[in-house]
Amino acid sequence: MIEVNQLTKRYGDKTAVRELSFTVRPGHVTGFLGPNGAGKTTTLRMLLGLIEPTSGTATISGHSFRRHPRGLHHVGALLDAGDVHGGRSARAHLRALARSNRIPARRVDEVLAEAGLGGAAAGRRVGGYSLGMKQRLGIATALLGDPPVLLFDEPLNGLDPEGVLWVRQLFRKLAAEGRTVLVSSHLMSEMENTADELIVIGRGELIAAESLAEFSARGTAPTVTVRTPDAGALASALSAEGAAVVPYDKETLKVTGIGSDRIGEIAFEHHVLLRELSTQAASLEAAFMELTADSVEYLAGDPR
Ligand SMILES: Nc1ncnc2c1ncn2[C@@H]1O[C@H](COP(=O)(O)OP(=O)(O)OP(=O)(O)O)[C@@H](O)[C@H]1O
Repeated sequence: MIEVNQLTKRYGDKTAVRELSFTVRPGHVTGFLGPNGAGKTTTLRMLLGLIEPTSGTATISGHSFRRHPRGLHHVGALLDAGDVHGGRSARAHLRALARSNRIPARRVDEVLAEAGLGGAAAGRRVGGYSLGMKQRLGIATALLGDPPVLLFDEPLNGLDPEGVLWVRQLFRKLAAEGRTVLVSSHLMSEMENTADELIVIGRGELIAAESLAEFSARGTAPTVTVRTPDAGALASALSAEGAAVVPYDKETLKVTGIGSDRIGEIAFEHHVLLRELSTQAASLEAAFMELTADSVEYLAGDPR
């Protein structure tokens, strides 16, 4: 269990995290989402005791990391995959960590295999690794102490599609084992098939803490595309039923607030011929962008 309570971090007059409170429960993959600069990394670093909060608390399994350091058995984390000595092999890197954390050496080969870095790859210098391989090594490092709590900062960065699939399955397995798994990302599309719980922040503040299902429900309503040679007549009939109708081109309407079945009935009642009637599901990415629009630090084309 991770508990963040009224957590604040200020750098001079810049507030990176402001009175942030949320709970991350075991048995779930929780996505920690927010646009660039939202304060995700700062929060994770405070959870790990790497930086001191200005005020508030961040605890893992009931205690602050700094006061009760239990190393890799307590919490595993991937913060910056590039932050590894490039001259060492993955195996040597993990062996050194295992030794200093009193972890048996056989665990090194277990996590290397789990991360897809077994065989020859384990003996190669990390400096020659691709970003995706470094991410795999970072994940292997987080798993080394078999911890009940795992934190991953942007773990999908640099992974190929096969790697993304592997990470998703691994996170689900870790959660099914009853662990607490917190995964940060600035992309909803990455979390859509990865997380089942979400914490969304923007400009250091909490925007939403809910399940993915709840988040989907609050999303943009589905849109129905209707194509007909009588677009004007159908638009009036649909508007009279309370639908929101936006003309797309001469023959096409985009309709929200009313389902495709009812649109078909109304068209039938008004003797309007339909050439297309299709529903586009609400996009989570659109809902996320809508929700965080006010907290994006730098918008494309924004002269700020
Ligand atoms: N050491 C620091 N000194 C000053 N400002 C900082 C420092 N660290 C972070 N910040 C600022 O705090 C804010 C939050 O940064 P943080 O890296 O936590 O965001 P993030 O959500 O992880 O974003 P990203 O996805 O871009 O990494 C940003 O505006 C950042 O510039």
